[in-house]
Amino acid sequence: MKGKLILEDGSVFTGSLLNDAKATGEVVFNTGMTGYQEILTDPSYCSQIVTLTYPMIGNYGVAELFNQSRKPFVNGFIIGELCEEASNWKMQGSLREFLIQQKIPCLFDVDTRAVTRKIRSSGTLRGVIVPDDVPQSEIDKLLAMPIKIDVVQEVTTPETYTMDADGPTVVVMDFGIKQNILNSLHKLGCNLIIVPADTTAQAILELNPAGVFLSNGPGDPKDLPQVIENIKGLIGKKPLFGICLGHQLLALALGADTYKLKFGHRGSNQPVKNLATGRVHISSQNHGYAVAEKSLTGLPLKVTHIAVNDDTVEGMRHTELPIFSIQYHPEASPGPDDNLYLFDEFWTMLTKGE
Ligand SMILES: NC(=O)CC[C@H](N)C(=O)O
Repeated sequence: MKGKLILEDGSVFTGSLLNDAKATGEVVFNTGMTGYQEILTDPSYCSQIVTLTYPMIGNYGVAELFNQSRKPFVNGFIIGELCEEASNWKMQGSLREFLIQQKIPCLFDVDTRAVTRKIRSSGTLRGVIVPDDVPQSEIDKLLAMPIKIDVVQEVTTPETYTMDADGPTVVVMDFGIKQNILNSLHKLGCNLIIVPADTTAQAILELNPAGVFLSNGPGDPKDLPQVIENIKGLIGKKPLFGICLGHQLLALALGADTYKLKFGHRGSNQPVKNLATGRVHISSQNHGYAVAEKSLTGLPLKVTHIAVNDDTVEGMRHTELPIFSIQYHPEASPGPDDNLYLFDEFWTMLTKGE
């Protein structure tokens, strides 16, 4: 079936449609060469339409172990060539089957680099994926639908659960956590208690953890004022480590500000500079918002990492308390392992309290 992507500025990109479903959402691009299944199942993409710049997608199939959460949360998927002959010793199925089973509207045979160039020049745009014969009046209606803001509520765990281990207890505030963050903390030896996003500071402190982890997640951090209040109640009481949305929420709780980037950072080879060592690490990233560097002035916070491409803040640390956070994804999945050292830094805080 023929289908098309229509952006809010009127641009149209045609392709073939898998699944006779319509999708709406913010259209974002990811430049990773691999990692399509991790991207599909990363809750941080909830309610977005993701386009991949790499031209052939699906060539190593799909496998349970690549899933980053219980199900895919993207609203739509746009790719170039959908590879039909996958090969990988770990694979359990094809990407085509996965997209059909999971009912993800997918437009393929698209010039995704043209879509990306458009977004890069105009900034992130809303878009819709529809079958070719849908009338303009319906497209206009879809484009006018309000963007969902309660996305964290949709992806967070409904119930508290645990991943037991012998080491220090860490409460994980789940705003849409990726499985490999949990695995990375668990592998260190952390005894994990994963709690829903709206858990209060008091309920967390009653669990008497050695530290609290603030997870990644979808949407604008400013849409979560109650969560920010809860985080304020943890500051100075426990060591804190935040990743991505967790980093942005921590910044807001400490009095700093966040803003929306023109088109975000999404890919598996984004260079980040560690200002303490001067070393550049290659990182996996997926964010549309960032912490405003100027807003840290006068606060007990210092920038620890910056993006080499645009000098935006990629990490910060409290100058007096055991609190730090990172904008990118040290757990990779997909992406390189350069940044696993950050989990070791959290381990030091948990075990030495500094
Ligand atoms: N991966 C994330 O946690 C993303 C954080 C936030 N939703 C952003 O787009 O900036």
